[in-house]
Amino acid sequence: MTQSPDTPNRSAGRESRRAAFEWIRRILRQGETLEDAGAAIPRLRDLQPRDRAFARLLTTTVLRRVGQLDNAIARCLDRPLKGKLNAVQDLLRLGAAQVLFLDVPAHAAVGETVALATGVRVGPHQGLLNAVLRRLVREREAILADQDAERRNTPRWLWQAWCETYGEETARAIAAQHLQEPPLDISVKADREAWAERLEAEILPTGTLRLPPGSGDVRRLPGYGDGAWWVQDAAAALPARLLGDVSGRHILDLCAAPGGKTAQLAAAGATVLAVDRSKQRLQQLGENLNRLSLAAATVAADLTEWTPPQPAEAILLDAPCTATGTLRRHPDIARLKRPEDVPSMAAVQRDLLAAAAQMLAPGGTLVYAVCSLQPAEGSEQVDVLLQSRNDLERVPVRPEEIGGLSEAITPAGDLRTLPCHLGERGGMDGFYACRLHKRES
Ligand SMILES: C[S@@+](CC[C@H](N)C(=O)[O-])C[C@H]1O[C@@H](n2cnc3c(N)ncnc32)[C@H](O)[C@@H]1O
Repeated sequence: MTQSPDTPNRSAGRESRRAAFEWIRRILRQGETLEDAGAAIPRLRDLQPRDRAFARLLTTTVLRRVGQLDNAIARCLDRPLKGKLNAVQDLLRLGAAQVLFLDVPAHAAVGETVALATGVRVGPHQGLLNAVLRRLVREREAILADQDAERRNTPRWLWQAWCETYGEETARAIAAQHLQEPPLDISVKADREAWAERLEAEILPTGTLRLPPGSGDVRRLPGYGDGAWWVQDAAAALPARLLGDVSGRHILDLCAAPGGKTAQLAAAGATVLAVDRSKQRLQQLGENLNRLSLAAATVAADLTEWTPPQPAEAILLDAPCTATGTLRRHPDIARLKRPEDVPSMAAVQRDLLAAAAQMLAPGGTLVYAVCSLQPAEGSEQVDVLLQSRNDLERVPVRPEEIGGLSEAITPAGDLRTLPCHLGERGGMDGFYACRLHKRES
């Protein structure tokens, strides 16, 4: 299963690989996120869009496949590389990703990776790089046939947690989606069919417009500059829908930035008060809404210390989380998150959910959402809340509210999308959402 990059010419290709090498190291060795690390690499900005896309594909392929890459490299070494040779290991990962998973000619994958060694001060190891990569070219088919790709590329703690929660077959289907570049998903303000035709997009049963992976720079697509649509994963578009018809209603959008769901609510005719503690992210929300010619009032505040002007009739709380449901789009997360992040996020979510429940008016609806696959951040939060308050009750999600996606509704009636849902059409992010109603008295 190789991917065909739009391969740049030789000198641009070398610059793309150099940028990818730096990108990989910032993420895997310094713990930076894919987006932050990318923004901090000046040579990446200087590349042409096609070459930048190649650098990104190299980087995300290493992140998606690092378990298989390390195993394949280890098979070609007599003994493991010493810790201080981690730059050699990362160069090998970069070269092996091209040999094993990208449709790059073998001579370019090997030659260009070896050539990079001098520039990154591991010149004396060129012989080793050359020997390992050439052996990978020769033994590619046999090595790949002998690897359990889904399991090898999934951190052990996540694999175990998903097997426990969803069963091994589903854990494997989830992990399989993480190996693919994801499609581009779009939410439109209006005229869905017309935009689908113009963008040559498929319309998913949930209403999202879907373009194939590698659709290029979104800012160059028709309608972006005119603010006709915004990028939003199909699953991310579902929680706000659980508030029903919001036209003319006042909605409290908690943890709102950068505003994907605020845009959805405003486009559906709601009057939105968007609250987030990050001023910088709220500024981004403002810019996003401006482009879309949509409006929302904003408040920069920590929810645990803030009270709304009056109790709210409808609340969406899209809480911060480990984001383990978004590994298709953010493969760095698999490499950066640790098991201990789950309980620490769960503690934050518990306080935010308790605060949101307090803001709700009698008769009102609260939707709690996270893009995590871990139950401790999803259904277990709701269980804790319902144990401590008897004025709240679940209102089960109905399949017709989410485009007939009945496999994404739990026995308790919550929304639980998995990356393998709509798998044959490119999958979707893993979102959890629960709808709660506050009794009148
Ligand atoms: C998952 S993101 C929200 C995404 C957003 N709803 C959207 O659809 O684009 C979580 C947000 O929660 C905010 N946040 C985290 N802790 C918070 C707190 N104590 N009070 C308010 N906002 C908080 C973060 O700044 C972040 O923007």
